[in-house]
This record gives sequence, C-alpha cells and structure tokens, in this order.
Amino acid sequence: MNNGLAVTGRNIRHEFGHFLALDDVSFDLPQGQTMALLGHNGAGKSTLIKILLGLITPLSGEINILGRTVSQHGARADLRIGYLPENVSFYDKLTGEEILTYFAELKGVSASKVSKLIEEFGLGYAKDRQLKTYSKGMAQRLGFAQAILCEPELLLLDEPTVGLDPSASQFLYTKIDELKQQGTAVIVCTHELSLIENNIDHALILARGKSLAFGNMSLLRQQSKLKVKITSPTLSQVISQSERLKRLYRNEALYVDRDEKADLLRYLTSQHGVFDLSILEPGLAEIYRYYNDQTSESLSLSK
Ligand SMILES: Nc1ncnc2c1ncn2[C@@H]1O[C@H](COP(=O)(O)OP(=O)(O)OP(=O)(O)O)[C@@H](O)[C@H]1O
Repeated sequence: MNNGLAVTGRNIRHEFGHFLALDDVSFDLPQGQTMALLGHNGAGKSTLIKILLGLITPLSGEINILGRTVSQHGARADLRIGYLPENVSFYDKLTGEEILTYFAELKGVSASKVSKLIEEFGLGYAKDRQLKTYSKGMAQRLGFAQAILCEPELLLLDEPTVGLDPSASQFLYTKIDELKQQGTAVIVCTHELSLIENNIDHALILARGKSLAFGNMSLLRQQSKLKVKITSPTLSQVISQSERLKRLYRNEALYVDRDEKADLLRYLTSQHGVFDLSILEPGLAEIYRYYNDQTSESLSLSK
C-alpha cells in the first residue's frame, strides 16, 4: 500500500568525502503529479536524482518508490523509472532509430512503439542518421523519447528543455501532461522557472544541500506571504477616493496579503464599481527568490 504516493524521501543525507551534499532532505510526491526540483548550481539536485535512480546510495535516510522501500540498487530493477540525464550521451555512431531500438530491447518494448515515438517526436526524417549529426535539440528529443519508452511510473528529468526551441519545449510539457493523466509521477530538475511554473504541482527548493521549502504551489505561496497583485484599467480613477486603496497602491497596481484578497475584491466591486480586474498570484521565480533570500538573511545573521 502506498497511499497514492509515487515517491517518499525521508531525511536523506549524503556526503562526498567530507562534503555534505544533501542534509536531511524530505519530500513526498503523489502519483500523477509533477514536482520541480529547484536550487542553485551545486545545490544537490542531481545528487538527489542519482539517489532515486539507485546510482548513489545515500549515507542515511529512507526512500520509498511506488510502495517499496529501496535500500539497495536491485530493489529498483523491476520498477518502471524513466530518466533523462542533463547531458544526453549515447553512442554517437548509431542512428536515432538504432539507439531507441537498443533501449526498447533492453526494456522489453515493441519495435512499433519505437516507430511511433520517432514520428511523434518529429525525428522521422533523421531516424537513419547517426546521432553525431543531430543538433542539441534533436538529441534532447531522442533522450526524452528514450526516457518514456517504458511508459514509466516515475519519470526523472534533469534540465529537459535545455537546447529546445519554444515549440519543442511546449511539446515536451504537453507530453508530460499526457503521462501525468496516465498516473506517471514526474520530477523535473530545472533553472527555467517561468517555463515550468504552469506545469508543476509541487516544488522542492534546495540550497547547499538543505531543503529550503517543500510543498504544493498554493502552500508555498501561503507560507511565503508574498502579496497578490491586482490591476484594473480603471484603478487609477478610484485610488484617490479611498485611504485603504492608497495604502496598497504602487506601480499602478494594488498589492494585498492573500487573506485580505477576497475582502478587497468585494470592496472594489461593491464600493467602487471596479469589475475589470486582473489578479496575479506570486510566480515561481518570486517564490524561489523569497526562500533563497530568507536563507541568505538567516546565514548572515548567524555569522
Ligand atoms: N562525485 C562527486 N564527488 C564529489 N563531489 C560531488 C560529486 N558529485 C557532486 N558533488 C558535489 O556535490 C554538490 C551537489 O552537486 P549536484 O551535482 O547534486 O548539484 P546540482 O544542484 O545538480 O547542480 P547543477 O545545477 O549545477 O547541475 C556540489 O558541490 C558538487 O560539487
């Protein structure tokens, strides 16, 4: 029984020599949902992905994938986990089709699935060309096709959209959405916050191996206490009529605490006849900055 959770990580700790790369990191990811794994260069993201893949055994902590506690590499062998590494590197004298066929045979996937994915990923015209002739974006698409060949229950993506043009990135996230509908849990490690923000359910923010924040987007917004931005083309005409509005007004917008939002909206519509309103919740980049700034502040205070 796994209570609908695809992955549970508890108090994961890992050192390289005497360097503490992960320090007491915990998170949960339900099936059919996506978690962004965020953090500065060297924060510990790839280390955590490698631990989930069984490539690194953590010093301590507990990991449960799809209802099974995994303490040894072998325990993952029969789990359907797809992985797209940060730098896709296959044997580059093979053609795109040969590479996918090789992985399909390893994973017991049919040849027809290979042909379907090649077409779907727009690589049909290049399937007989050696990988060394592929552009970075083409190799990335091939890598993604390889990662989802086995219809994974857990998909781990390390910087999946690096090198992709905007429509290829959009295609990738559409594909991720389809997989989510089928129950696949997805962990995406990325620095492209604005690109990913509409495609994730949870975020885990790491800094120097520690977890700064973890939760679904609504919880992270709530905890951060970042303000909601409200704009309207007619706002400037009513500001001078209200001390309350004047207090909240700057740069042509109202900035309000989350728990005051509903009341302020009622006030704007009923008292001032402002109906044409846009409400902008704090974005992922803002949330990420907030948690990083908090940590920098507490680190400098403790010096
Ligand atoms: N095999 C290793 N031996 C020693 N130190 C390592 C090893 N792998 C990673 N590290 C160190 O552990 C820390 C975390 O590295 P990791 O690759 O997990 O970071 P990351 O968050 O994925 O960074 P990036 O965004 O740059 O990919 C870094 O300080 C890195 O130098």
